[in-house]
Amino acid sequence: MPSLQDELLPSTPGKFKIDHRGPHHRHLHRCFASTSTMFLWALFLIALTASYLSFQSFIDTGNRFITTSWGGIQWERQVRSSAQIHRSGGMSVLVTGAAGFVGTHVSLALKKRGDGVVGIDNFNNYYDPSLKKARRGQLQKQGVFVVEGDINDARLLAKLFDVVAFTHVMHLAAQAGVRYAMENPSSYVHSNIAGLVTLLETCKSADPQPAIVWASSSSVYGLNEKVPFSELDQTDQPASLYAATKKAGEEITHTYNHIYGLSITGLRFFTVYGPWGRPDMAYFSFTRNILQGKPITIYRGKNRVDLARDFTYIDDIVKGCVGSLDTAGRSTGSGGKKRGPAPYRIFNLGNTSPVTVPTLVSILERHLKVKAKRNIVEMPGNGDVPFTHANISLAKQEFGYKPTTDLQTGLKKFVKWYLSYYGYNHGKPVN
Ligand SMILES: O=C(O)[C@H]1O[C@H](OP(=O)(O)OP(=O)(O)OC[C@H]2O[C@@H](n3ccc(=O)[nH]c3=O)[C@H](O)[C@@H]2O)[C@H](O)[C@@H](O)[C@H]1O
Repeated sequence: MPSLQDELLPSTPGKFKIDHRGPHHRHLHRCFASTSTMFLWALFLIALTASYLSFQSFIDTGNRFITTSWGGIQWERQVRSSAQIHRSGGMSVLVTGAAGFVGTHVSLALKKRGDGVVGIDNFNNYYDPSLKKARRGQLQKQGVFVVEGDINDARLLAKLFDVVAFTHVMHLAAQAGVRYAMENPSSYVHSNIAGLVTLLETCKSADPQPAIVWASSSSVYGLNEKVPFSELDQTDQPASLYAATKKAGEEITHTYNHIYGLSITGLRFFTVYGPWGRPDMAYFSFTRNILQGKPITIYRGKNRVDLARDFTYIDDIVKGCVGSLDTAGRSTGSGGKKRGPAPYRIFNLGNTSPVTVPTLVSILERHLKVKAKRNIVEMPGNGDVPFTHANISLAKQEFGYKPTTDLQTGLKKFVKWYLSYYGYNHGKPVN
């Protein structure tokens, strides 16, 4: 019968052989042979393992802290330097969604004329984040720092206002896309409702309060049939959750204007397109598919009527954004208290000449020198509206807004950018 000692000790032949090799080995054997010593060794090993594991977890926690995307002296220095104003009477603007399509263009325009600009963007993967990172690269080159963070992060927003007394906020961060709202409804509530409220809460408490210009959407006109769409028209028939969240944004910002004296300007953008655009939009995905020789799906309205959009070129939209910032008027509150009435404005930013989707495709074919494979289907009930058409007289009156780029010219510039950015890797042009 094996003794307890035998059971505890490994009975490898090798071990026992050691015993016969000399006094040192005999000593080792005696040492291991003692049960209490074994127990001590076991305790020692357990303690060693435990301290190793807790050290690892300390390092991990430390890393999480160290690699967090905001905070620290260096970070604050970058924020301050990016917010620096380089012209007399200039503004310091916090641009949300700065790595987005419109955000990038507006940030560059502001920086170019000497305003201070700090960006914030969460770099989500609604579409290829590498395009957003490339846009950030463009911004960095011009000295615009983009903080990686979400507008739902109240601590981050408060910190930014701690570091810089922003005079203006250009709020462009949003969950965009009309049809995607059926796939991922909560992302619209997260960004366009909850994120907006978090931002407004920060702005209302800031001292001084900034003036806010933000992106609403032409989609708020929904099923409106009166053309062209005027800001005075009813907007209570949204056709998509996207439109409903943008409409909600208009009501929410009104509340903050009313209670806290925040200066608010909402811009209803009409299907913005151009270089560095959004890959989820029709003109962009059509270009990619045409070059790859893949079919494109063209939606058609009831009774075979073509869908139409008041496509608006990015440079015109930028002029509208900058004009809105320049004429925004001050917020009147401080420390969360209203001191008097502040401006509340809403403007259409469109092109005033709707073009049908099949015409858009024909223009792309001409610029790409490739024939599209058209697959025409009836518009599914997915939130789309049959047409949009902006009346822009209010924006014209207020800050001289006047779009100057037609779809033909704008798409030429887009295609030139597309080919220079992606090359022909996305497909081989025929011809
Ligand atoms: O003005 C806005 O506020 C919105 O503009 C944009 O929405 P839309 O006007 O719907 O643009 P976009 O998707 O390019 O579809 C254009 C046309 O192509 C048709 N379309 C689309 C896709 C397709 O596969 N086939 C097709 O025919 C489609 O039926 C439509 O008729 C922004 O995406 C949105 O975020 C918001 O800013």
